[in-house]
Amino acid sequence: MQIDTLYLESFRNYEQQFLEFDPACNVIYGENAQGKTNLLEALAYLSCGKSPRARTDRDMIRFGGQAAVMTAGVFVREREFQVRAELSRERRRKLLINQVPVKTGAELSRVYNTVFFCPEDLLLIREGAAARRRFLDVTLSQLRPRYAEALAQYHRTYEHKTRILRDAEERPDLLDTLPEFNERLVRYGAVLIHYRHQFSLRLREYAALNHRECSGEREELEIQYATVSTVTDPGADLSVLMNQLRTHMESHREAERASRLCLSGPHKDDLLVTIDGRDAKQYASQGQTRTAALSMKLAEREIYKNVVGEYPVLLLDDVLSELDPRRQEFVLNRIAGGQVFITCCEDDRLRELLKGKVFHIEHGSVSEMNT
Ligand SMILES: Nc1ncnc2c1ncn2[C@@H]1O[C@H](COP(=O)(O)OP(=O)(O)OP(=O)(O)O)[C@@H](O)[C@H]1O
Repeated sequence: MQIDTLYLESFRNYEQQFLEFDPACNVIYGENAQGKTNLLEALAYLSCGKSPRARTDRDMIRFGGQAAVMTAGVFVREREFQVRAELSRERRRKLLINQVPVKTGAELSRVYNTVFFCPEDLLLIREGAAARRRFLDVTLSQLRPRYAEALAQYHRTYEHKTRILRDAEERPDLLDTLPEFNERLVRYGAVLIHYRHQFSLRLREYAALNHRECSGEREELEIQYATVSTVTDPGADLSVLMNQLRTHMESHREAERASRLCLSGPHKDDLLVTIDGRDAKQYASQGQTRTAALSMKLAEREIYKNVVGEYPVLLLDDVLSELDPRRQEFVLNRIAGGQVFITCCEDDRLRELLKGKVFHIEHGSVSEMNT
């Protein structure tokens, strides 16, 4: 899959911009705060209806503007597609595939996928469990539309339940509705666990291979999916998972009411990462955690390839300059085969290292350089 063109209007610091990309490699360079990440953000947004960094869609509309437009021309599965998003300060956003409106961002993922990799991802191992859950959620939402739906329903129900627990002191009658919400959490939670388990098995395999190679065969990375304690086998049938989730929730009923928090469910899941048998979060060096995170992100790309049949578009935001030469080389060797967009700063040697198109960005205006 490849993105051939991008048109931006009133998006972030871009007034109006049309770009034609290389099918293999696109290097985007410029000084800080010129609009490099904004460009990758638009490409990521059009692949799933979600920004990797904006809190709301409105954040992406140009300051002082009322609406923004992003349109990508994409070539995938031997066909051409046009993916478009129209954002407005006043109205609901519009998402369109070949001029036909679609309801959810998940539907955009059926056209093309992206793997976005930024310097913060290098902290994936060091951060709390929320970062690793986000990694699972973002990837699986693009890969499996059913996962995206279950996740949205789970979040909605979780918010409702939290509100009930919080307000129950003043309105005890609200507690009568709790069983219904618990049952919904159990149903959607089982779907999340099912997909997370499947994904983690593949992640474990590919990330271990990457880590072994990147560490010069010296280290063993192991990743294990950790979910609700009553779940004995996350690969079990959905009905079994639902029963086990129900048991856990019931045993936490009093504690949830006392703390007024949802204490039971896959919203507390994590990926346990060890290097040579030791907890990476606690014991790994900075270099080791970076290698592990890198291995996980590149594994994500391989998993897409296996599921979808084509490499997703890889968006590397300033990530290579954060890596030492050995890891840079490892990444550069790994990224062949699919389309890649790489941002870097003015003085980066990457421009010479990589073949393809080179774009220079200054104040939200892009010019193509001759290579
Ligand atoms: N909604 C918006 N409207 C207009 N400009 C915006 C908007 N949101 C962000 N910007 C501007 O975009 C610029 C940041 O762009 P971006 O994050 O793409 O920088 P960058 O080139 O990736 O820089 P760095 O190398 O520092 O990461 C800033 O100047 C910021 O003020």
